[in-house]
Amino acid sequence: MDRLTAETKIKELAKRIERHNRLYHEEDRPEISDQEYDQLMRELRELETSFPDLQSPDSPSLRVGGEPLPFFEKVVHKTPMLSLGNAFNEEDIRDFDRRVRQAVGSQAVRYVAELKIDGLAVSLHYENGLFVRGATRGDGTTGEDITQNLKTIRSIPLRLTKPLTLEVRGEAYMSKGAFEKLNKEREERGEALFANPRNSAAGSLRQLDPKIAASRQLDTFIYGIGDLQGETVESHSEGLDLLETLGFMVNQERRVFDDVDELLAFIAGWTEKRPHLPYEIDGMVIKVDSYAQQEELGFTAKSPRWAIAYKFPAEEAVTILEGIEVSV
Ligand SMILES: CC(C)(CNC(=O)c1ccc(Oc2ccccc2)cc1)c1ccc2c(N)nc(N)nc2n1
Repeated sequence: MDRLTAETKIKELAKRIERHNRLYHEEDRPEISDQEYDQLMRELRELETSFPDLQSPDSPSLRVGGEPLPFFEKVVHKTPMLSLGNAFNEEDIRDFDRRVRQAVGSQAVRYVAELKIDGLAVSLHYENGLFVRGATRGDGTTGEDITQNLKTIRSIPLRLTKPLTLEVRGEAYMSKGAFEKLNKEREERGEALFANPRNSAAGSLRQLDPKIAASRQLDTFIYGIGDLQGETVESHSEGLDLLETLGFMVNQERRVFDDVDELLAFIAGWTEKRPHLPYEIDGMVIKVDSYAQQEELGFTAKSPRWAIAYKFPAEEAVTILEGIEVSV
């Protein structure tokens, strides 16, 4: 096959595969069987192997994972991935609010409250709208390059809706359902079980063979912008809306509050609703919304003064022993 025909065929196959992906994953109405889908993917990968320079950086073939890596390269994050101070009760949150209001003077303060997903923190780097590198948090400054594994996560866009250069951070996680299914399969194969969805997400992304990550149902929620070129946003909530329009998964349960009592009521609500979520959360994150006020508040050695994590009390592991409920 000559190069021009290959190029046309690759483009046509990629378009068909992406359409079937959308039908299967987003509209839940597949038109072809898994075998027919696999055949399309095989044809695309064969052509890309024969003409490697014709593989586009957002080719759907990247979702199935390539060859295993000998080791992970180190990546220095463009901006550090900071940690969060902790709050354990209402008083801690009121103290945080008092510290914020003291620093910003008489200005009104708006907070954004977000769920704190119990997964693996990752940083994603995009150049001119293309996903070029992804890394674990590591020590906050240097992480491990797990780009090949992250490319297998469908909710991570390989190409943004705008050709922007930016670095974002978020959480890679495994839903409770995917976790139960994975452990059931492992049990049937006599393999060791994962302790919780967080460990299975972390374990999946730390595999040198990307086909393993591709076989695990991983997902992401993006929660922050580390570096952004070519656009300006004035607040964190505006930044999250921009991330959504760019194609990222941003958690829908985020809310803005101008009053700390309503914020506290929202948090109390999630303490009850948490077991009914399809994924695990270990707390809530509260952030000052205005970037100007974030600037005024600044950072301690390792975390921002304008954000805090409220940690839910450890869920009582309740075991039913012969019908008697005991809390451990
Ligand atoms: C707020 C931040 C710490 C991210 N932000 C940063 O890491 C960060 C990093 C450099 C920044 O600016 C600097 C730039 C250069 C040098 C130093 C700081 C600003 C924010 C954070 C951490 C964990 C989160 C989590 N698990 N869930 C949610 N929902 N949100 C979270 N948010």
